[in-house]
Amino acid sequence: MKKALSIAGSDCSGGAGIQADLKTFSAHGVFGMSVITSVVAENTSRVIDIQDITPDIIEKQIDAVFEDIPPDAVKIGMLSQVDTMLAVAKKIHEWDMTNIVIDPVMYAKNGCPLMAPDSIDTLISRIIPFAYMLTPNIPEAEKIAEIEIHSIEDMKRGAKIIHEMGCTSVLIKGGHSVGDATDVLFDGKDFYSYTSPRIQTKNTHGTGCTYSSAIASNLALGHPVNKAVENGKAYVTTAIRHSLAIGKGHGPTHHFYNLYKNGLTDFKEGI
Ligand SMILES: Nc1ncnc2c1ncn2[C@@H]1O[C@H](COP(=O)(O)OP(=O)(O)OP(=O)(O)O)[C@@H](O)[C@H]1O
Ligand SMILES: Cc1ncc(CO)c(N)n1
Repeated sequence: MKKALSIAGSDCSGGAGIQADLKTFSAHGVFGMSVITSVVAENTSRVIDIQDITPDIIEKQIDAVFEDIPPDAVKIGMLSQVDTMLAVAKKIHEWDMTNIVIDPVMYAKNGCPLMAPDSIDTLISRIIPFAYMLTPNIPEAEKIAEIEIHSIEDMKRGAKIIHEMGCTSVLIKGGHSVGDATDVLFDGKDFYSYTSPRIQTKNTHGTGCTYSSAIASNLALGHPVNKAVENGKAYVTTAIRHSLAIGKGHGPTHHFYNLYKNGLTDFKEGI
């Protein structure tokens, strides 16, 4: 069985963070593991408080996983502080991690900050260069690339700027745009775009976590980059189409075996 690790924050309400990642891994038939970086008291409406896990315990969780069950792919989500980033960067290097998908989480869907603003320089210098794929949404790409993004051409320009920071590929997600939900991938040579019709729903809590974990699952299963994104896009679109009207704010995406099985033909690879 293929194995995937999520290094991310915990969302006690179950829609984003580690919880979304593990549900996504399971739906792909991939064995999921987790290293928790922060415990977030949050729900579909708000973030109440954040307790960051100490760098020492983050490092020890990573050691515990890698000395015993080395993953085939790693998804990295919320890294809220400079010290958290430095601890994770050190372990990426020490364990020579590969197939790393990094979702540079900065805000929850409701606008609450999940990354300290003064850590962006560390994100750029110490984390982004390790990404096999970086998956910023439009506001995150604007902050990292220091440009405004209003069009597909702007997304391409942003992807090129971010690629120069050292990651192998960049996928700018179009969830925050208007019209069709179009994401742009740049692999250093070519651009690829992935489009789905925009689904009219407010229940989009955890879409980015779901997408990056679906891509990591597909990389763990051995798919090349553009196929991993194509499959990941199909998975997240289905999970949004069937998202759940639970909670008072942005409800969560929905993961279940049959959706994936019916939507894609290669599910058997995960078993
Ligand atoms: N309403 C929608 N209809 C269809 N696809 C959507 C919709 N909203 C987002 N998506 C898609 O979902 C994926 C995740 O993108 P998005 O920009 O929402 O991530 P995000 O902002 O990082 O999510 P979050 O921070 O809530 O986890 C992308 O493929 C995007 O195109
Ligand atoms: C823990 C966590 N990670 C990521 C997100 C982004 O959706 C969130 N809301 N919570």
